[in-house]
Amino acid sequence: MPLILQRLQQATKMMSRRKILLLVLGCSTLSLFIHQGAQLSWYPRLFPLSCPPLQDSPPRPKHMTVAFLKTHKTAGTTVQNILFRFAERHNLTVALPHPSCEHQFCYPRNFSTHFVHPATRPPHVLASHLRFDRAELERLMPPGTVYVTILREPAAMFESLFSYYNQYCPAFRRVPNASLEAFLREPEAYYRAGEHFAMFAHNTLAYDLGGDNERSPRDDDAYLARLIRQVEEVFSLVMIAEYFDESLVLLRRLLAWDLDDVLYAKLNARAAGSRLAAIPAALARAARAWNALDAGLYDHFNATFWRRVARAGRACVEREARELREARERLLRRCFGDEPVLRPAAQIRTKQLQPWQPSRKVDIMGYDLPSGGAGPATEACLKLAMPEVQYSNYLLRKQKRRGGVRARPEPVLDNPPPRPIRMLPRGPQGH
Ligand SMILES: Nc1ncnc2c1ncn2[C@@H]1O[C@H](COP(=O)(O)OS(=O)(=O)O)[C@@H](OP(=O)(O)O)[C@H]1O
Repeated sequence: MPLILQRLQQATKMMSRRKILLLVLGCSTLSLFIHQGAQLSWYPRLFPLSCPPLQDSPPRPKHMTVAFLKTHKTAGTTVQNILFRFAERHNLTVALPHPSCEHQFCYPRNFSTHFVHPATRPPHVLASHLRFDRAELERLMPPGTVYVTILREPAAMFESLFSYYNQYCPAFRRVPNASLEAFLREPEAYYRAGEHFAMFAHNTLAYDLGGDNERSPRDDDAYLARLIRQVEEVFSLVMIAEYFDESLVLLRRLLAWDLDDVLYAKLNARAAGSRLAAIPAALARAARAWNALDAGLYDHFNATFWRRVARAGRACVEREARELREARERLLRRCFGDEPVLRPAAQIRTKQLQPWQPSRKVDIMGYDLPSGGAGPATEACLKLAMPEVQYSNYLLRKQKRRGGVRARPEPVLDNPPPRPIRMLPRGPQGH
């Protein structure tokens, strides 16, 4: 017998049976702990070991019919641009407004299929401003269309509305020194329900969603609950502007799109000098109180949004949002130079990239192509930063050509709507 085995035999004899039993028990407990470790609840829940892959396997086909309700001042132009580019890449038809509605579906009137240019029907994608009307949209969009929309925190949204529409909305124009604080101190002194563009000054989200923006949840909270139910019945996803990248992750998962399909450049942002750096707490409270219906909608759908993120796996969503941000930064550098910056319209030489300016007091920023920008990526880069008005006009021309509509005269609407805001003439010193 080898020496080592003889020594072992001697050692075993020296140990009591009780000690051997304890040793065996200890080893089994350690082994059980090691093997079960991966399923112990704290670790996997915080850091899931595997997220669903970016590509589904087996892959679901990309969903091709989408109606996006573009609410006002909620990052909707950026989402619209994502959808327009997706539609072009996949040769899809985009519903576009009749020319007398300009680039909006005759907002603020209730949406009607009559507002849709015939050369853009039947559509796969719809993403221009409109006031929601379920029956009319269902008449236009094919069955199986996925409806999505986006909301923004009401105080930030109201500050943006107040600044952007200051010259156009009479309720805002009446306020001395264009002071948001003065308006919110006594909104009833300036606001007249029912007058032109009043919806930009009171519960704009509720109005855009087809609701009655004059209702107050304080007097009638059943109305808010009803409106929420109606929105939930139709919209498969309500995105949240404050969590834009996480929203896009949920969108791309819902539609089985690739991460590349939701890359974007931020559009329609005001310059730092045209906005409040921070909204003081008292002002934010007043904005939420005045827009209580919007605040109720936002609070509800913000909570729903996070429940949805939790269902998808928060760490997975965050990881994908990080990947999206990194890919987006690479794309912006490739398109707009090593240090891509948002610049005021006056500094943008490429005409197709100059954003519309609402007034001389508000600067809307955009990107420009580097000088002499040419090459295969230029067309894609141009579209990435193309503002809403130029992109809508471009798509309408393209789709009319495709449908052979060019030679036919434009049909005329029976009851043309008031001219939408973005087509009002600019001041002589406008950009
Ligand atoms: N990606 C992303 N994330 C967060 N916020 C974003 C994003 N893209 C645009 N924005 C901000 O959205 C505001 C413009 O909204 P819209 O494009 O919906 O405006 S409009 O109604 O079409 O005129 C505008 O807000 P303000 O700058 O406060 O006016 C933009 O800065």
